[in-house]
Amino acid sequence: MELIVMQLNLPASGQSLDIDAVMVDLDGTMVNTLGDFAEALNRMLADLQLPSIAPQAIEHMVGKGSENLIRSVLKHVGAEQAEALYPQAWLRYEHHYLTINGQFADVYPGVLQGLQRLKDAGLRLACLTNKPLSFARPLLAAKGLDGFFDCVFGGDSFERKKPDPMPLIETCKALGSPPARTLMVGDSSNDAQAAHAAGCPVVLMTYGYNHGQPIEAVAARAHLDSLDQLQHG
Ligand SMILES: O=C(O)COP(=O)(O)O
Ligand SMILES: [Mg+2]
Repeated sequence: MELIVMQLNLPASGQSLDIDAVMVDLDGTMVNTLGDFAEALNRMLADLQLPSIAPQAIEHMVGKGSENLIRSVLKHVGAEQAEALYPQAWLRYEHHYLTINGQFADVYPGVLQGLQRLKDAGLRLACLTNKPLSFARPLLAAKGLDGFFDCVFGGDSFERKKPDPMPLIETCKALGSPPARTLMVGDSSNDAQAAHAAGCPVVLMTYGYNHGQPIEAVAARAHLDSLDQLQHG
């Protein structure tokens, strides 16, 4: 397989990076899905006759997959016997999420331009999210983002999720690119931790969800306000 090497200029640091491929996170990096999460979770809570939850509270719980999100929400609203309720909660959540998927979500400014620029440079691109694959694929399609990716992997595609390095290592294999030459673009310490452990360089977006913590405190090659700040030189 021919590998295309791109020298990526990182804003602010003045550094550049040689890469062959890019893995891009979904929630909080490409799409602001907080509205979708809030809608699906509140419909689930209504079905279970539990109190509703505010979007601001949900933001801190996003990033470690849907199972973790539902468990955190049940705990937050004070559900009794949350573990026993979980299977039913998951089924209601899945139903509602797939019904509204993308309707309360927006692509962040600069994402389309940024992805196009990476694609035009000849880089292979993967979407790597902790979202279930059955949620991720229709969302990418609904937002016109599916055409950019050579492969798409979700939180249920591998045995373990980010922050474990396994999904990144497997995605690098699928892309045919060694980890050290495969850039991870994410929005949370989850992405950064996985990238560091996998041996991948990482850049972080400043506008996403970082478990309620300031993202600038998380070590990365760069912290970007827009995906189109990634330039090749
Ligand atoms: O569903 C989640 O937890 C969020 O997933 P992502 O940030 O890895 O795209
Ligand atoms: Mg994310």
